[in-house]
Amino acid sequence: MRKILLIGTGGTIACGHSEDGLKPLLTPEQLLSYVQDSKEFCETDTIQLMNLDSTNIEPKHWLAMAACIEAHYDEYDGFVICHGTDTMAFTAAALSYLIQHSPKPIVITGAQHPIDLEDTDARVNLMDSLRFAANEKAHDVCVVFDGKIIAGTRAKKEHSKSYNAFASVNYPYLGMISDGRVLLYFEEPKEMGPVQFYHDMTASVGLVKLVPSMPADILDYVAGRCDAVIIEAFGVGGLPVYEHGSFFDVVHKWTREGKVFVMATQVAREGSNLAVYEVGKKVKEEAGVMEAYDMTLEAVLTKLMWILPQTKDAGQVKRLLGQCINRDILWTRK
Ligand SMILES: NC(=O)C[C@H](N)C(=O)O
Repeated sequence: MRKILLIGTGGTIACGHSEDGLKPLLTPEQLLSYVQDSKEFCETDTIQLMNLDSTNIEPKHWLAMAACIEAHYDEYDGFVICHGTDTMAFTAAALSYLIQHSPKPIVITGAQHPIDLEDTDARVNLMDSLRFAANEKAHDVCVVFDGKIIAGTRAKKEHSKSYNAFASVNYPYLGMISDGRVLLYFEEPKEMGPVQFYHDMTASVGLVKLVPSMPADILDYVAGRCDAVIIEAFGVGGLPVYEHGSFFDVVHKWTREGKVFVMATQVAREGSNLAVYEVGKKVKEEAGVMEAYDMTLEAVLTKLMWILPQTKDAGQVKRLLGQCINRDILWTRK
């Protein structure tokens, strides 16, 4: 019988009603009591790490989740983390960087409705996640939600209310779980591991989303407070040069001072390519701005949070940012 550790962190799946609105109250032991049939294929222990609405999740919580898995890694065949959906994609990406080459699966799930309601997706999602975590072919960090299996670096919350909340962005789904069967779309690698845990993450990464006519000096505030800034630009990427202020000049000033700037796009799919337009080419070649390419925003943000405690050297940051980890980037692959 496969042994699974169920880790409770909060989210709607664990919510009960309070005078102030829904808030996480249930323990992972209580969550487990709703999926008794899982006893047919796995033995599950539980641990409560926190009980938070995932709006409140920060890098210190990702480090606590990774540390918990590291402490219990040898005792279990797989891990399931119950988590709120709002920042689940950030957590899945962050854990993909903190726990690499894991031959054992780390499955993140949650729900749009609390588990104790009659009309809920919680019981199916939890049952599917336990089933996948107990599957011999499962490995690495992934999200299981609404029957879909998504690489941890590719998940994005695309619906705020519907059960099909998560999509896999710029990458195929890894598989599906249908009528209690795990169907994998990929051949699994023959050799995996050894697992590698990391123990540091910085919160010093900011994000600026461009809107037409935004004042360029907004960047000064963010760059002054953070080691790295992601700019979510329009289309395949570029920086405006307005009569009232040049984003290019502000970014160039900060990259010369050693700040890391990464260009991402606010377009939902297909990613950046600064080499195409005049507004982007110079930004890359002269101002030294790096690119997210096909990485999701959640991946590029948490990847920078993982890289910066290791190095602030621009060349090294660029090299690590372009390195494929848990399927996060295809563009730089040879
Ligand atoms: N569906 C959910 O889990 C939403 C909740 N606010 C959370 O992210 O914790």
